[in-house]
Amino acid sequence: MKVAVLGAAGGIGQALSLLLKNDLPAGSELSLYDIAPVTPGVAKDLSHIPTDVAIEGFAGEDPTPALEGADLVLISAGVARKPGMDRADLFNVNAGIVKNLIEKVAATCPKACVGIITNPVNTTVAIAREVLKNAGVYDKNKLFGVTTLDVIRSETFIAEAKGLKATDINVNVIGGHSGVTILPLLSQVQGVEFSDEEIASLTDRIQNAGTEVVEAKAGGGSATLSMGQAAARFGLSVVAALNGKQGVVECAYVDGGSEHAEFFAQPVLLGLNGVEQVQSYGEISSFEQTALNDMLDTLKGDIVKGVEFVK
Ligand SMILES: NC(=O)c1ccc[n+]([C@@H]2O[C@H](COP(=O)([O-])OP(=O)(O)OC[C@H]3O[C@@H](n4cnc5c(N)ncnc54)[C@H](O)[C@@H]3O)[C@@H](O)[C@H]2O)c1
Ligand SMILES: O=C(O)C[C@H](O)C(=O)O
Repeated sequence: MKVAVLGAAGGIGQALSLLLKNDLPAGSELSLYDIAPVTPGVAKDLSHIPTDVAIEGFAGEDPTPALEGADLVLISAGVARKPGMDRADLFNVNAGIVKNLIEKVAATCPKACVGIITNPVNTTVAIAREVLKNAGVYDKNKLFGVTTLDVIRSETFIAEAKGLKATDINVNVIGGHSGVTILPLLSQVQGVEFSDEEIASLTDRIQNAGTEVVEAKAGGGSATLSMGQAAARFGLSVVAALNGKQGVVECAYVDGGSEHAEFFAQPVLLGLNGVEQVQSYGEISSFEQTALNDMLDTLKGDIVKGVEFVK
């Protein structure tokens, strides 16, 4: 199994690569790519960790050598937010970066699963789909927007609020990955009762948790370490399922035939070929139904922006 990380010299890329070097199954290959010249050095550094995961690093304009034979490509290449910016403000730079990288994916490893981390995820995933379609290699079961950070944040904040172990919390987060499009289904969390005030404030905190980090880093970037963890969880789940593990479910932003939008984050069962089954997100409360209805114009607008960019 070969995993390629594009943007591997960045804040997320380095954290993610460290976790993958440690936790990928023995015999895996890890391939790092970034335009930054330091990237072979990042790989050299990680190569001294004694795990049975082979690692190589590539820098420069062309990701092709890193992509050859890849089964999973995780993309965090691009710019991150500073205080006062919205994720949509990253579109002008990141749309072109994702488009160019996905063109290389389409040419080099068209059968790979692709997880997009680069913001604005609601839009960059739509860009990726259009590029893959234009190249004639689009498989909707293999393209994912990585929304796992919203899930791990929800687990953490619920556990904090209720004095529980975060590892005991399971929660679905549906919709997309920005502001109101992030909808944690708190009403479904087992063994926990929330007041209306708790639901409103926890939902708001989860939706704005990215901004919490951006402001705390005071111009030094956005979430990198928690995102590295989230992307590693997602990537390792995909790898486990590609290797035949049964019953692996993660929430992800997929082209899964949702009644709500062309792309929608919801639980998906992963399998030998990527998405095995898009699962229902189940019963939701009236608070969640209202939030869902209210997000859809934003989410659909974000998707159209990606489609229009590639046209
Ligand atoms: N999906 C999520 O939940 C989530 C969470 C956090 C951050 N993000 C997004 O992830 C992206 C990366 O964040 P970061 O903190 O790692 O940023 P960063 O600036 O630390 O790293 C980005 C890396 O991308 C590289 N890069 C830029 N253009 C490239 C190209 N054309 N080809 C290859 N590499 C290129 C840079 O050299 C840099 O090393 C941002 O867009 C950020 O908004 C998404
Ligand atoms: O908020 C950001 O800009 C980065 C990321 O999407 C996050 O949720 O932390």
